[in-house]
Formats: sequence, C-alpha cells, structure tokens
Amino acid sequence: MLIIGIAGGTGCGKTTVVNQIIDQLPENEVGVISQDSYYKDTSHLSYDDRTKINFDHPRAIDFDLLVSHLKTLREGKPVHQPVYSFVKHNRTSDTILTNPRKVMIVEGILILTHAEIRDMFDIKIFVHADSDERLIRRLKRDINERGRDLDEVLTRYQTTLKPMHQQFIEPTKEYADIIIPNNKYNTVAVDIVRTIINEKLA
Ligand SMILES: Nc1ncnc2c1ncn2[C@@H]1O[C@H](COP(=O)(O)OP(=O)(O)O)[C@@H](O)[C@H]1O
Ligand SMILES: O=c1ccn([C@@H]2O[C@H](COP(=O)(O)O)[C@@H](O)[C@H]2O)c(=O)[nH]1
Repeated sequence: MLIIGIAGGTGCGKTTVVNQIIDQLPENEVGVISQDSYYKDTSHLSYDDRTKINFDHPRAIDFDLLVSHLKTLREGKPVHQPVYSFVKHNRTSDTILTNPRKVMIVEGILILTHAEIRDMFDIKIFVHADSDERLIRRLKRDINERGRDLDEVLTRYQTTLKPMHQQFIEPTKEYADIIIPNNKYNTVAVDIVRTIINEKLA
C-alpha cells in the first residue's frame, strides 16, 4: 500500500486537489481518508459550547483513532470512517465503510503535525496558497456550504485560524517532499502526483 499525506492550511485546496487526482484513476484502486472525519466526538457538549472549540489545534483531533484506522487499512482490513457535520460541529451517527486500497490518500490541515502518522506516509505533500487567498475561499465556502456568516468566519480567522496556522500548520511544510503552489489551479502538479500513483498501480 502507498500512503500519501496531503496537508496545507484551510482553504488551500486540499480537497479539490485530492478530487482532481482521483478523478481520472480507477475507483477501486485509490481510497481517501479525511482528517475532518476524525474530529473528536463532542456530543457531551451543547451546540453553543461546541462553537467555542478551537478546531485548528491538534488536540481537537482524535489522532489515536486515525492512527488505528491507518494501521488497520495497512493490514488489508476495512474501517468505518466517521462522518463529520460542519453544521452541527460534531460527528454524526453515520460511518463510511472504507476499504483498503493500493493507494490511500490522507488529507487534512494537521496530519503532518503528528510524528507517528507522518512516518506512515510514503509521500508527504503540502498544498500552499497565500493566506488572503485562503481566507477568501474559506469565507465563500463556509457561508455557502457550512452554514456560517461573515462575522463568524472573520472572528474565527482572527482568534484561531491564523494563530494556529502559524503555530502548527505552516511549520509542517518542512516535512513535505512536494509543495504544490495552489494560488491558481495547478494541473501540472496534479498530473505529476497522478503519474506517481499510476506507477504504483501498474
Ligand atoms: N486553485 C484554486 N483556485 C480557486 N479556488 C479554489 C482553488 N482550489 C480550491 N478552490 C476553492 O476554494 C474552496 C476551498 O477549497 P478546498 O479544496 O475545500 O480547500 P481545503 O480542503 O484545503 O480546505 C472551495 O470552494 C474550492 O472550490
Ligand atoms: O466543526 C468544525 C470543525 C472544523 N472546522 C474548520 O474546518 C477546517 C478544516 O477543514 P478544511 O476543509 O481543511 O478547511 C479548520 O480550519 C476548522 O476551523 C469548522 O469550521 N467547524
């Protein structure tokens, strides 16, 4: 199994890059794990308390479960990947049966902060977009798709997104084997990663 980790700050385009990579690959050969699925279960908190969580700090992630799922997949066994609701700020009661594939892509803002997970990756990729570009994309996406308003996104950006990015996410760029500049759509970089995957699948 080839495991590829794709990190980068919120709005840099990780999900988009992953979708572009897998779009032209055989469905049953490549699997995707999203770090967002592994936000800790916070059902014991009220909605109001959940909105106050710092979702950009590594402690918000259930890394133990993510490590255990990656190990299970590497052993050739399926896992039940949790499903997360950004609207409710919580895990749902659903899971997605995720089967082991020849190539597994793991994507998320904080995946390169965790040494054990980092060591499981055969290839580490960091997607870069400038912070103003990321903020604009995040604003549009969170208002259109995640039930937020302008004030919520800007306040969260100032209080947690920006400081957590500087403290935890940006420093992990140094672990990357490949850095993808993504201020604009980068089809060349996507093609290169797909070529590497195709070699593994051949
Ligand atoms: N290169 C790009 N140029 C312009 N918009 C982009 C680009 N990549 C992604 N987007 C848009 O920005 C938003 C955030 O992208 P997404 O892939 O969800 O980022 P991430 O997963 O890193 O948070 C989405 O609405 C997406 O369509
Ligand atoms: O309930 C939640 C959980 C997380 N977030 C934000 O999501 C991003 C990470 O997802 P990307 O797709 O990489 O943007 C992170 O910055 C959290 O702040 C949230 O808004 N609500």
